[in-house]
Amino acid sequence: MKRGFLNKDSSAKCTAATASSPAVEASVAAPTTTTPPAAKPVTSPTFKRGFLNKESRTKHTPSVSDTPAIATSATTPVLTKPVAADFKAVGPVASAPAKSSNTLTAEATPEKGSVKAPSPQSMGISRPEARMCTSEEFHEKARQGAVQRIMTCLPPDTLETSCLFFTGVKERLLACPSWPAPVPKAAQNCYRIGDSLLGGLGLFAVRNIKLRELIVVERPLLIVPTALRMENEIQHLSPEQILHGLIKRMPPDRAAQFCALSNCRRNRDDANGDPLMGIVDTNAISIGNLPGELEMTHGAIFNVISRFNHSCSPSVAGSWDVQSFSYSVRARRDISAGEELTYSYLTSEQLLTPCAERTAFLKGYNFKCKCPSCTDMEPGHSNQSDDNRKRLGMSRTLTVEHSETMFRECQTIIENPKEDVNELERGSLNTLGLMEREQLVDDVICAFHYSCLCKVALATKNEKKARKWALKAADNGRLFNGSDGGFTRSAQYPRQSPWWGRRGCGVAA
Ligand SMILES: C[S@@+](CC[C@H](N)C(=O)[O-])C[C@H]1O[C@@H](n2cnc3c(N)ncnc32)[C@H](O)[C@@H]1O
Repeated sequence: MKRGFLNKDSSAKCTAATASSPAVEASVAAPTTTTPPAAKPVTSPTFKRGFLNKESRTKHTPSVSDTPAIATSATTPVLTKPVAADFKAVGPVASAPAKSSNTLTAEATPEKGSVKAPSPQSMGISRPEARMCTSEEFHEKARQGAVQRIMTCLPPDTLETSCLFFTGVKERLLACPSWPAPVPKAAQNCYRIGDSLLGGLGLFAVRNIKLRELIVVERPLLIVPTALRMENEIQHLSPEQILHGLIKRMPPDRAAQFCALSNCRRNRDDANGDPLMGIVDTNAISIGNLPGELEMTHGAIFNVISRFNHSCSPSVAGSWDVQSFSYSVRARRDISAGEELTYSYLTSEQLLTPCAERTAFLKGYNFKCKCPSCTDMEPGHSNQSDDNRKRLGMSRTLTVEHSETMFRECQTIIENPKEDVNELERGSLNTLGLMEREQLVDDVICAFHYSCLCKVALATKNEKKARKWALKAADNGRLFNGSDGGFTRSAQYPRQSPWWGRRGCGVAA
């Protein structure tokens, strides 16, 4: 690694990883007799599989209630009706639940009087690679009768979330000590749902919201594995039929909330497709791997959280906590009363690509982004935002690929009296300044530069500054890593796929 990496453009290309999900197949018998929610028939046009862009082999007429009221509070609605017992597929369950690795880590609060420069590991830069089971592994296990799909509603006492799981996920969740933990409490009265100038409904701040404030915490209406979309038919059931089975199992009020969500394919000329699948494609957020027999990304759909509109300079960020089985959305920056709260449907890497690329990534959602960064690219505007993002993208790629070397080099500069630490400081401040101009908070870039600045401050014996940067680094870590102590972190890359912030697969263009 050459010196000067902090200021100079690198030739490294910012490429979004393309982690395609494995194709899978599992045994699922027909859904049991469950009563569908109060429904109005909707004629389904010929289904075109958005995900794989293939014609579905099965056509069917779903029942979707299309005008239920949306709850505008973050609290979970009371269930009105118990859901039928779990439906299990035939065949043996593979193995006994493994010992849970789901231990909660306490949030790191810097002790009074002690300032310690964060290490790259503690800041989440060199995270362990998440592994996805390959299609071969899946099929091998399926051949051995060791993989099944189950439909279930969890947590058992509240049945809030309708889930489609492969073998072992439910068993492992139930085996986790004290699972599920109570859902954390969000701040009171900080948002409302209303008409958005961006499109449809959106969330708006009803008062000033501070950086990192917890805005919404919610258990999902539905969780499905990425693999739901991968096989055309599983024991004569298409993914669409499985999905319909899952919705039928929901308590009617939750099913109504699900069906009221936006479907980005609804008004398209080629609006052929299963409406429920359209809702999944439009609203699912990746929650990374769940602790099952197979490494498998899952997506979750929420009553409130799925209402966030997208911005390329998002004001909120979310994290999944498997222990409380809930998703938390926090402010990425200070937000003013009245502002629309926006989330990014793109990965961190994708956010750092030029406007044209971001537009292509978002094509499947069927809208044109009107955020300041995208508007900057319109005729009559400068292209400054594209330039800024390009530089930030390179900085991120470099940090991801060479974090160890870069940290070592920083250390060498700091420890060598002949080296100019001011130059190091300037470089970091420049990069952070670029990010501020783009109204972005990139977890990797922030982690590295906050740490660098903290180390410089320590080396120059400026404890006040060191504390400031250490606190910023801690905030950054908590904002992006949540508090699940492992599952989401170890599943860093699938957390960003396959739907909002997805890679490799997604809705049809
Ligand atoms: C997950 S939903 C967000 C909530 C949605 N607006 C609603 O009414 O429920 C995604 C859909 O919202 C709309 N949307 C989201 N972000 C947008 C943006 N920046 N500009 C225009 N439309 C947007 C698009 O129709 C997109 O398919």
